[in-house]
Amino acid sequence: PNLATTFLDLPLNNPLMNASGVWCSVGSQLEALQESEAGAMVTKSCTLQPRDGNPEPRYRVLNGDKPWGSINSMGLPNEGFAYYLRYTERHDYESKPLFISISGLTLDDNLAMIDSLKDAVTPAILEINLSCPNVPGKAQLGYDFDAMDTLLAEVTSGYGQRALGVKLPPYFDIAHFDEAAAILNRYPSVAFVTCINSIGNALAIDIDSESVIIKPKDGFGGLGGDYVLPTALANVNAFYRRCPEKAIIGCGGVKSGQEAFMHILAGATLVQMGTALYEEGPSIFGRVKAELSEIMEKKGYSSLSQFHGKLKTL
Ligand SMILES: O=C(O)c1[nH]c(=O)[nH]c(=O)c1I
Repeated sequence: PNLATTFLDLPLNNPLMNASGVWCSVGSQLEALQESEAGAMVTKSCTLQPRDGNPEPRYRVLNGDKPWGSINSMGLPNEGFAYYLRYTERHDYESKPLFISISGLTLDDNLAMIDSLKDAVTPAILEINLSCPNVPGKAQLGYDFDAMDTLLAEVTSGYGQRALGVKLPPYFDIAHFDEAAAILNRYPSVAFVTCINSIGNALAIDIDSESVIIKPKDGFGGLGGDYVLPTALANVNAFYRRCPEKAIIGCGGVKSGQEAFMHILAGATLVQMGTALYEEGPSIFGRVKAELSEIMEKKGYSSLSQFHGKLKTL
């Protein structure tokens, strides 16, 4: 079977990539992704200035030897926009496409980063994070529809209508799928939608210590891993159905070829891995590629297009 695909007219060897924030904050990690079998890669969401982020412990896998996922409240630690802009200038675009994720603390910061990116004329693809759940005092833009609309109006014009994408939080109500999609569809230059970010503000408890397990925000943090797969699939399919002109990138609960296949069936063109990559490292891309290929072989599919978005209903 052939795992090749295209995204915004760029050829990819396969649809697998990292989720922003995982294995992509510093040069050594970015180089490891560059060398890995990932079909594409994205940088850690960045702010205009470098940030230390929240106090540790701020990432944990959940519940013992067979973890079902992770909880994190990193707090947007990153090396600052200039660092990642420099990486976009030394990335090997022949080997795989690069996405750059930004998550400005203010609209002006987002516009400043976008302005520099536009002037840099880089092949890197912009993914704007509207869904960081862990910056104390900052509500997620993806849950404030007016603010999201305003931001997209400013950002798309600031970026000169160049193709860009948004990283969305999970929604849990059909009316919210409808409203979010209606906003996105008003911006043709929003060429893709990445669903989902972590399920925000979950709480993990350790019964031996009778305590929460991460330090920031009294233990509240974003949930990832197996726990979020059905919600991730729902958001991928909901936006796939509502935004026929846009590509969907699936993220959430992918740890093997099985979940990658489900995301593609639900409408994802590319598939991101977060928690599983954090735990296994970049060798995961070779493993999941082989597993996805084996599933396609068994089903008689020779290309992704034969089942992409072809989820059946009853
Ligand atoms: O805490 C983080 O840094 C973080 N953590 C997440 O789970 N999603 C995000 O978008 C971010 I910016």
